[in-house]
Amino acid sequence: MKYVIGVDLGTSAVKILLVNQNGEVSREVSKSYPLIIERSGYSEQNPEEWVDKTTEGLAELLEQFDGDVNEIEGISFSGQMHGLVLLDENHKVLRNAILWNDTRTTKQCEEIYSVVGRERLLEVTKNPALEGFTLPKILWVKENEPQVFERASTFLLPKDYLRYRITGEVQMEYSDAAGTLLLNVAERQWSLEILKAFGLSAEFCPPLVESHDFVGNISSEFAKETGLLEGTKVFAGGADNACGAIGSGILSEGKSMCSIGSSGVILSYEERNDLDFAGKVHYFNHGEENAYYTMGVTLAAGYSLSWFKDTFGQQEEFEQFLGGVNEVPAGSNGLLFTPYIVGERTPHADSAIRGSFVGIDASHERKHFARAVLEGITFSLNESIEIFRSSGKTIDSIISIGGGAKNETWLQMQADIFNAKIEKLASEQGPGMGAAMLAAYGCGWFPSLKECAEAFIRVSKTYEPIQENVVQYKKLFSIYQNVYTQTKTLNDQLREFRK
Ligand SMILES: Nc1ncnc2c1ncn2[C@@H]1O[C@H](COP(=O)(O)OP(=O)(O)O)[C@@H](O)[C@H]1O
Ligand SMILES: O=C(CO)[C@@H](O)[C@H](O)COP(=O)(O)O
Repeated sequence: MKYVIGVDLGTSAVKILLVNQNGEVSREVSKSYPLIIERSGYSEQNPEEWVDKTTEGLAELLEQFDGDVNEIEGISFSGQMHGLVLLDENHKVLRNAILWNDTRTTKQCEEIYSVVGRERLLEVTKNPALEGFTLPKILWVKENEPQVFERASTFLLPKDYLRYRITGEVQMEYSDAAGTLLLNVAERQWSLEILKAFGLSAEFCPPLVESHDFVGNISSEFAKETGLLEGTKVFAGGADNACGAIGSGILSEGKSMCSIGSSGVILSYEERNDLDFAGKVHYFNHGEENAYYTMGVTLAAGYSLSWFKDTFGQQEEFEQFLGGVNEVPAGSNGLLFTPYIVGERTPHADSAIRGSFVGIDASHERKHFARAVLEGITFSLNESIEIFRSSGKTIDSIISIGGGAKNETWLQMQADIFNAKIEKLASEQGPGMGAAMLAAYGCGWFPSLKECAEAFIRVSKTYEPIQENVVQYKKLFSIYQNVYTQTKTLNDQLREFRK
């Protein structure tokens, strides 16, 4: 039997899948790492931790593997998007990575609009200036840490840095480069116009490769540390949402995905690169050559739930913590939650808004709060679904992936709130599976990613909307939508008290 490895460098953990030629996950290892939050709005990680945890995880995976290591043909990567890893001329990391959910860069986003203009930025990059994207982070370091920036010679995104440490080759692939605000998304090349506008040279950007490209071999040192064979083929990989889409078979028009990881994403495949969504949704290059996708993003989806659990039930596993939520009726007995704990992206690009519980009643127990958190996250994702539906898309069936897809009650809730059929796959690890598929396709196991998807992806369960709940949630959703406007001014006033 032949195998490939898919590594998903997520925000909460690195998840490693060993996948066989039938698309079955033979072994799975996960190693978590923390966020470094020095102050409100900041979110960083140490890139060395990604390398250490991936090395440890691969070594553990190889230890459990009872086959012949020669049969592991290739490895590829999926990674949290947008995070800035600044490197000096010797490719040494200059500071902690500033992550996608770090919102310190509102001023730099305003600067981008004033220098390039919103319309032109949308024409070139297809996306608005959002705090989470990479260019604002580069400008923040330039302005606030000039002594660090002076030494910067290039930059990478999280999984591209990890891959560099495994192969010694510096590259970035299109699906992740699309989230930097430096790529001309339709022309698939670095935008010299935008680089020049901010005093950045073309050499600052790494060479671009395709997601399925063979980009190098595993170094002897990495082979020694993990048990993999030196020379195992390495394929570039993709942004976690592009890989999630590949791993869910979102490879043709009309298919949609819901991913609940630390962030939450509603994603739709696009063949064309010339549509105009006026910046309401993100519009990026797919991991499939010459394809695209659009998506709406909830900044703190799974992260709202893990924050709630860590704060009010740290010792418990998710299964235990969420044990009572199915006893609580739809609507959590009048308790509403907005998941804006680190700000929001879609539909409110607002780094200052914060979350709320509205309607707390003396009868509410922890299980009501827990269900309200799940409902609030799902309402936020429904705002993205509404944008897609109002642009003319039909969304009646959605593949659900990510850590959030582990919970049955949450999957049924997605069906009820989205009023669509929800499909759960044999593995909820969509991005890791997508990375494995890129390696399988890169190794030549299949003539196309679509054929690989047909062989690898299996729906394990479907959830149909329950009409009684659909009606309840429709009413609650319009109340939920009001909470943003009703709490905006209050949150602005509270800003000075945040640490
Ligand atoms: N058993 C579970 N039930 C419900 N949600 C879960 C469960 N396990 C993890 N999660 C959620 O999934 C999130 C992590 O998902 P994952 O896809 O691994 O994220 P990332 O790629 O950002 O690291 C957690 O923040 C948590 O909210
Ligand atoms: O910022 C985005 C997409 O624009 C996030 O979706 C990140 O890519 C992080 O993903 P997860 O860790 O939640 O998978």
